[in-house]
Amino acid sequence: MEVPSVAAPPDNDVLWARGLHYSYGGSPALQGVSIGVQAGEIVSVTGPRGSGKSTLLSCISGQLTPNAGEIWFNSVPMHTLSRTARERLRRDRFGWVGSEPQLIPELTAWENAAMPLLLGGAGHRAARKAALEWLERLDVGDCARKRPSALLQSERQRVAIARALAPAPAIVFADEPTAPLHQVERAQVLRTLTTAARSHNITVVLTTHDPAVMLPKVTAGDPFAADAAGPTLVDRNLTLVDGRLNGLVSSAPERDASDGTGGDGGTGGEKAAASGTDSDGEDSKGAACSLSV
Ligand SMILES: Nc1ncnc2c1ncn2[C@@H]1O[C@H](COP(=O)(O)OP(=O)(O)OP(=O)(O)O)[C@@H](O)[C@H]1O
Repeated sequence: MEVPSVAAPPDNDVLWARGLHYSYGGSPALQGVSIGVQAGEIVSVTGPRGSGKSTLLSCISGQLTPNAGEIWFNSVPMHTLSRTARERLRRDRFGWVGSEPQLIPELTAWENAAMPLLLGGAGHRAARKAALEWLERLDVGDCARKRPSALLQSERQRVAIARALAPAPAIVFADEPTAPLHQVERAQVLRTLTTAARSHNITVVLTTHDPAVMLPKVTAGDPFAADAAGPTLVDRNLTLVDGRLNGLVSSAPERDASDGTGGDGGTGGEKAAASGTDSDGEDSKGAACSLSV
């Protein structure tokens, strides 16, 4: 499917993808997905198993190259970058949290959290200081000197989140970051991730199986419920079904229709999702950030 090119995405979208298609050996995983994400926004992508969530995240984070479509990060057309340039962009500007923490077993928690900073050229002392601060922020400061094998799964995942946030990336992509956790831990870890990202104006795009976890809840006694007076976990939730954007739940303000996001009769994925259309494009998933360990 041919997707007409555009000059550039809207200025207010840090990430903008249009008309993404991705197939595995001829089997379509994404069938025309368009999304726009504003700087500092926290967006969840939900949907049934096999609906294309991970593929979408892999494409928009630069790990997979879509078969068709455009992906822009700020003013950079990622879809035209060389592999080397794209990997540099991922390393320098993106963070990644997977469903398994994937920490280096021989390193302590703080050494794991500091690794992207060290790889990025930070000095040892500065990297250690930043890593320790992030571990504190994520409530695992007392685990700093422990190796992953001595940590609970939820603690390991918090260390992995600290590792993703420590370099202050523009965007953190999180692919089912709470999948291996118990229900109460899921809400806690998600809240910690989103709160830390908000406080540093880091954009987050995450996938999850459980829409209930992602939506604001105020029911008394609900273990998922955030403080009723506090912020919601995500600003917007997009739903994928069979590789197509299919629904939208938004707690974010409506965008001005003149912002030009997307070109398929809506503002990128937001309007495409709101209208139930697929934007005639594709989308895919992204890169294991600065540190694939
Ligand atoms: N490496 C692969 N090779 C072949 N097919 C794949 C591969 N990865 C994913 N698929 C297929 O692509 C489709 C989308 O998969 P994807 O993992 O993106 O969905 P998902 O919504 O993230 O699923 P889940 O919730 O189970 O993680 C599915 O039909 C899946 O079987």
